[in-house]
Amino acid sequence: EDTAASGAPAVEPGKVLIVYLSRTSNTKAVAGIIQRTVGGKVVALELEKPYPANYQATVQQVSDENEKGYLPPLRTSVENIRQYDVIFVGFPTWGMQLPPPLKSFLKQYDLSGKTIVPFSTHAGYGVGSGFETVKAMAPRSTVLEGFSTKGGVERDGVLFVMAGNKEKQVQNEVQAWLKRIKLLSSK
Ligand SMILES: Cc1cc2nc3c(=O)[nH]c(=O)nc-3n(C[C@H](O)[C@H](O)[C@H](O)COP(=O)(O)O)c2cc1C
Repeated sequence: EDTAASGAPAVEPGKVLIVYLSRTSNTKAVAGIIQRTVGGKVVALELEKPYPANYQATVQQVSDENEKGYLPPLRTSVENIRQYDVIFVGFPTWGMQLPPPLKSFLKQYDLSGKTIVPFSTHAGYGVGSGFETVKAMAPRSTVLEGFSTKGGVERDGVLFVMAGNKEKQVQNEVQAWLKRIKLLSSK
């Protein structure tokens, strides 16, 4: 059943922030689907020093950063984060973990009292510890059930996949998820 037309946002769009990290635009596409469904401001997380274009070099750098607990400085700054009540945080699964830039974001901003909604894309291995780390790093926030879907497989040269039937499928899954966590009214 196509549910694309049903439901209305159950939260004021002006109070919704959608922050995401994306290298090959799959997570960005999910952020866009969420934005078109509940509204809100979309912000891409960018680094002062971007990761290499080369995939293997990035895998290695991320692995080193995870090992050292290094938090890469963000170029992005979110203006007036206090105005937001609901903060979506989206990311690709990297090394079965939360990517370092998301750790930088969660460390840098005071999100106490806010509702955090994580989402991720992955290459088929799932979210790993990503959602758990969001919870651990935001102990004074309410972290809702996350959403995760298969995105690209950069290792095999499969980059952006959120088009056509896959995009429609993800739209429907996102709708169902947002209803489940009561950010979209079900009718
Ligand atoms: C550095 C790096 C590490 C990755 N590690 C994993 C992983 O551990 N498990 C997995 O399923 N996918 C992994 N992937 C694949 C991405 O999660 C997947 O392609 C995702 O859809 C990319 O999202 P994006 O297009 O928003 O960047 C990795 C990708 C990169 C670049």
